[in-house]
Amino acid sequence: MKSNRHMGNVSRIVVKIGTSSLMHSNGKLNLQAIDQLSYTLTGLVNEGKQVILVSSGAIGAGMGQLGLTTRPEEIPKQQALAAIGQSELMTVYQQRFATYGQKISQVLLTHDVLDYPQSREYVHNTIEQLLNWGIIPVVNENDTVAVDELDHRTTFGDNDQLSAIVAVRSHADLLIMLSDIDGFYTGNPHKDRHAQLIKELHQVTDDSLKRAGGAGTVFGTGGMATKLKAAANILNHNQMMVLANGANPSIIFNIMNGEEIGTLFIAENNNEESDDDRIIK
Ligand SMILES: Nc1ncnc2c1ncn2[C@@H]1O[C@H](COP(=O)(O)OP(=O)(O)O)[C@@H](O)[C@H]1O
Ligand SMILES: N[C@@H](CCC(=O)OP(=O)(O)O)C(=O)O
Repeated sequence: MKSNRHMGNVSRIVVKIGTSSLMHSNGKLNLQAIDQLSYTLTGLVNEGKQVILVSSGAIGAGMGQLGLTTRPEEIPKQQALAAIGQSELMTVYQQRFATYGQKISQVLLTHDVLDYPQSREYVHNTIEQLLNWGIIPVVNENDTVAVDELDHRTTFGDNDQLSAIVAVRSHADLLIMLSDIDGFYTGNPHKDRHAQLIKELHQVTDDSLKRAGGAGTVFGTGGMATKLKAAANILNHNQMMVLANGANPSIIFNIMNGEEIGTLFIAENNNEESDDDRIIK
């Protein structure tokens, strides 16, 4: 594929992988995808890049462990499944990354932790230290801690937006979002056979939000809508995001080579710093 995107200056990358890319449709973990992801991210660290992985899959892995084929609606059941699946997921990641000599760590977050300045600073310091040590933080939402107190804004179940928040807060150069689809289309390709891939988007408008439908599989949660909200956050901070197919996570190497893959979300004035950026820095 033609190489015409400029990724040469990208040194800090957040990669988000969705459940649908980590699981087979029969409920088993997709070990090949996890292995390829571990190999690829280790390759990037070996090149001197800093990598944060935001991985979904806890509830899906928990469902697989218990042999459930449909996601229960009750929140405590989903939380319990996340508790079961998260440890399985980390065990597999730990094994696969270790094969390539890469150390990883687990960082479980809730939105409110990132909203409060004090706890946000603690998280920031931890992630910075891990990256300085060359260790990949593996981030997921802390699904067992869904608090309903009024002064908490803990929400449950959306890693698309969490990955954008992590990318913004850590001043990442690029967010790569891997899903079960090649990118953002003019309509849901599973329902609209005329849907066309949008290669580049500078702005998330009401029209683009109308084109974004729900999840494609029993495992996916937010569908395209939460990915677009994540992209809007990234664009507001003058950062870049690529939405691509995670069937073969080594596609990340092609993205880093500047190949025209998936949908690139990039502000038209990408080289200029936004006011917001200057305030946060
Ligand atoms: N405009 C669109 N372009 C691409 N995919 C769309 C669109 N609207 C809805 N979708 C659906 O969103 C799905 C991806 O979201 P989701 O199932 O939540 O995946 P993940 O587990 O990777 O987060 C696609 O498989 C597709 O069915
Ligand atoms: N925290 C949840 C994932 C929630 C989520 O956003 O899932 P997905 O749409 O597959 O990225 C889990 O690990 O199962």
